[in-house]
Amino acid sequence: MTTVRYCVNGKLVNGIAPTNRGFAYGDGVFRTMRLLNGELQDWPLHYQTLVADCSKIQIVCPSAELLMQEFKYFMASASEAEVQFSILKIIITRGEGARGYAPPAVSEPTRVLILSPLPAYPAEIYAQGIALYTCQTRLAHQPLLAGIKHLNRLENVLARAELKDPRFFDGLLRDYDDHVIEAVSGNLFIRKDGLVMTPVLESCGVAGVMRQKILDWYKTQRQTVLVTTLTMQDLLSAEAIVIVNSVYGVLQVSHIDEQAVSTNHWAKELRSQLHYVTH
Ligand SMILES: C=C(O[C@@H]1C=C(C(=O)O)C=C[C@H]1N)C(=O)O
Repeated sequence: MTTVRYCVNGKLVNGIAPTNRGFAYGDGVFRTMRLLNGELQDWPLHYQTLVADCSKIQIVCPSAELLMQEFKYFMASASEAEVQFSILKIIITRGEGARGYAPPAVSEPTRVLILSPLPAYPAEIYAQGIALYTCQTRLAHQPLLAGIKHLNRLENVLARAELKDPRFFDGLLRDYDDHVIEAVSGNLFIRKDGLVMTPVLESCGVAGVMRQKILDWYKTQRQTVLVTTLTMQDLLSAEAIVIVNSVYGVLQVSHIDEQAVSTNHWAKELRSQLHYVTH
């Protein structure tokens, strides 16, 4: 059984300083990706989003070369099983600082690499789809942080804590205007009236790499994806709904709460078109 292991600033250490701003204030960003047969899946796109997210909160993202150098060092002590099938989470914080919100004029970003076992998803989630629970926790509007995978994920934590019934794979997140935004763990697409749509993430939500891959793929097919506001009624009247992230790929939604929703083979088609290999 592989355990969770981590590397901080290129060293196999047992933790980070309590004065680290990522710990103290959530002052940082992260991305989570699969490691399959020693290859980080979609690394260039994950790095591109790390750079973009860092830039939006005025952190200078470490170079890809440094992160890959530290990743290779980290993996040198990995087991064969870890190299074959793992989840790598990369956290970039603003670094260490004195007490108080003021960002230090100069700071060295902290680079944290965390290796975890791949989740053992049941085959049924790919064969039969998944059920979503409509969370009571709502996403607040903050355009300055919308789309960024920053470390202030308490809304996701509180929403995920609502999922007590094992029938539900994940939760559905709305904002206070009753717009459907995303799943707790990923983004959402629907097909409705022959159109592909995904929630606009200008006020809240996280813009995931798998979401970007799907947007990019449809662009190569010269098919427009409507990035728009979606309501629960849009979902309940959709021809199909999928949730997507870099770990489980693309999953068809079969139920929202107790209600069965229209399903087809869209998720399977997208996994094939994106060459997503279930693990
Ligand atoms: C919360 C993390 O990552 C997010 C959650 C999942 C998941 O629950 O499957 C996968 C990728 C991210 N959207 C994390 O701590 O890695």
